Amino acid sequence: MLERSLVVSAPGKVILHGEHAVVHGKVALAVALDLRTFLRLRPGGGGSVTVRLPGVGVAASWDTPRLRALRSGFSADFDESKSPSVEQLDTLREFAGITAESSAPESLATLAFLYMCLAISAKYGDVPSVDIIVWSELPTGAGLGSSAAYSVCLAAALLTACGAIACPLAEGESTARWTEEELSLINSWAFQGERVIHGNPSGVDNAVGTWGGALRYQSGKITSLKRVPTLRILLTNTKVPRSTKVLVAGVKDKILKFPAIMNPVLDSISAISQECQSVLEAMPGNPSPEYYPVLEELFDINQHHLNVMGVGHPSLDRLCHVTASHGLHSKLTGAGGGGCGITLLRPDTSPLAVEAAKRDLCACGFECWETNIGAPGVTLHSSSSLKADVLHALSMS
Ligand SMILES: Nc1ncnc2c1ncn2[C@@H]1O[C@H](COP(=O)(O)OP(=O)(O)OP(=O)(O)O)[C@@H](O)[C@H]1O
Ligand SMILES: C[C@@](O)(CCO)CC(=O)[O-]
Ligand SMILES: [Mg+2]
Repeated sequence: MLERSLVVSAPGKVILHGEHAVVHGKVALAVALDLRTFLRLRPGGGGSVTVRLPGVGVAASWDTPRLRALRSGFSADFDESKSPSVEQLDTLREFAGITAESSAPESLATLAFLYMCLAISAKYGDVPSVDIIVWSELPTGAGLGSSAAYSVCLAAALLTACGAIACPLAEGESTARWTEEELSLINSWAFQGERVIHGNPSGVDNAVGTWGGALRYQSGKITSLKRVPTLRILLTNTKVPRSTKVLVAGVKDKILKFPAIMNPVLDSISAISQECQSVLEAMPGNPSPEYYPVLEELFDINQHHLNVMGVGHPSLDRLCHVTASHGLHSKLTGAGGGGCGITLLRPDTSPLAVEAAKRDLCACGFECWETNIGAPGVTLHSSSSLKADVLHALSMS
């Protein structure tokens, strides 16, 4: 059992192309964002598991003997390759006082925590007596993979606390990462966390949270993009709340209702991802404007497809309309239904045009900022390497 405190972080993500289609086996392209979720785990002496999730208003504590008793009540084994069963989740809901219908952020976050804590400790040892706090730079439920960053942090911290993976941070180092094999284990458990939160995730978000960088993802097959040019992307949060779980379920219903109509749309999205990958891999590091018309057209086509699939929203239409009036092209990112959109900025887009677009987007009540993409995946940190705001949020300053 771990004797020292640890801090882990995982990035959010932006899906360039392939959201929703990827749930149905099609190709997605996704990149890690420079906004991260941080988790501090401290070994607790008091025989309890304490969790604080200020982003979703959770502060809870359970005695380890109660958790042990709860865990031993499950007949099925826990494993990183097994989905949480309906019976397990019902039992955990009842234990935590969560109603069956609740998809409130705090309910899903608590349920994912309990499932991962019990499942990981059942497979690798005893329920650890720990004190956990999670804080995020990511907006929750806005399409930037906050659920995956949370699940990846939980998996990495709990696996380390149970001794299933090493604690690779050497004395004097500011950050460290795990081996490929350990990252695969983190990713598999994070996927189970995503299953608790999403219902039927594709796994793309937790893969980006685990490995970072820029990935192509299809049916569990993860490939790093050979080369990613410096892309300037404007991210806009419409602040319209939505649930990935509900949107993913809605798309499934539409496909079942109109298979002959929807399947070609999914195939077309997959082709867009592949075309985009070819263009990105052909672009030099600092690309000239000639590559952009194709990338822009792919954004436009995909945005229409996503509307056809029923995951658009008037706020996203507005976002696209406002940026188009400045000659810029946008699409939703993540599950849609509100949340965030991305706008491609060309190397020759003038700073004045970007400022004007931002001003008009803010006037709609949206929040927008320029991002850097291709951030590192799940990372272990020494406390001395953390920025003051992170230290403060994790109650370490
Ligand atoms: N900082 C956090 N602390 C605890 N739970 C979190 C945190 N961030 C996200 N979550 C959990 O993830 C859920 C949001 O996940 P959801 O998949 O709906 O949105 P997202 O991951 O932000 O967007 P997308 O899946 O489209 O990328 C919240 O309801 C909550 O349960
Ligand atoms: C909508 C979706 O494709 C992406 C959410 O970020 C769901 C998933 O892939 O699990
Ligand atoms: Mg999510």
